[in-house]
Amino acid sequence: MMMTTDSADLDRIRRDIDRIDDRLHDLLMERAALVEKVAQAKAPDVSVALRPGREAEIMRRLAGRHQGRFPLPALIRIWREIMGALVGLQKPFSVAVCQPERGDGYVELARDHFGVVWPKSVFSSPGQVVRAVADGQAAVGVVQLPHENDQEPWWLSLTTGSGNLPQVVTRLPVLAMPDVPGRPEPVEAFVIACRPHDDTGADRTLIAVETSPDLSRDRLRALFATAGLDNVAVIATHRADDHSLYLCELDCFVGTADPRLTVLAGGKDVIRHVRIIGGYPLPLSV
Ligand SMILES: C=C(O[C@@H]1C=C(C(=O)O)C=C[C@H]1O)C(=O)O
Repeated sequence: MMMTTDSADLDRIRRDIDRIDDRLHDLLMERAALVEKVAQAKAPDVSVALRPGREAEIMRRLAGRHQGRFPLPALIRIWREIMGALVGLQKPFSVAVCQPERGDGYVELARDHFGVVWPKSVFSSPGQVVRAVADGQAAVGVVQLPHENDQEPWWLSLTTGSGNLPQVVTRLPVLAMPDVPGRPEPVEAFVIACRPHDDTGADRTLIAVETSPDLSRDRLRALFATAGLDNVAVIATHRADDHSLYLCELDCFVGTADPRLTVLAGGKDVIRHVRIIGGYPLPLSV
């Protein structure tokens, strides 16, 4: 039997909702004050306040305790807006987005992740985004995932040079939606920033490897395996006359001081240079 709610009950429920809204609002204001305190505690020379690993851990923790009727994608979106809004309380924050064609969806993807507050500048080529982040004009950049037949393989510019080179720190979207027939292909991108990627316990790492020109992918995989790095995926290649460059993705966190990199770099005279160009926490799924 359906229970009916009389109008006095309805008024009471609405007052309860108002009370909850006030509490949520108070907590948001309190959270902002705490993030400001974190900012004061951080070393003044930290160039980017953003900590993608910490943010991913917060999202995973909340997704893990989530129950009831509130949809998970909405929860994630609200927390993305909160964390996006607060990261700029620490240091000026802005986002450079590569959107080669109007309506590609990368600006929306950037807004879904970093929120509505901070300015976004749009560029038509990924190289311009890499430069904007390297020069400090933007705190972060959003660029297409590399593919084998890219006209402008932007990841090459993260492999050479020293100093404050941007690195990949996040893969977007951070919530992977299930494949549904008829749903458009999801727009995906990497976030780059001038900071290393974090170890969250569930990550992937991107490594660029320069080899002699004739090295095959199978041979490269074998050299990774010898170094103790299994399950390597080659996601893009660049061939020059006198060398090849492979962009490889590993199923785990690898930091710059990892001894397996030293073994890999010693690889049988055919590996000339190995460089981590970032990585990202594994996305959540519904
Ligand atoms: C608060 C911090 O800084 C930023 C803001 C965060 C937040 O709003 O929770 C989380 C990570 C950082 O991107 C922090 O470093 O912990």
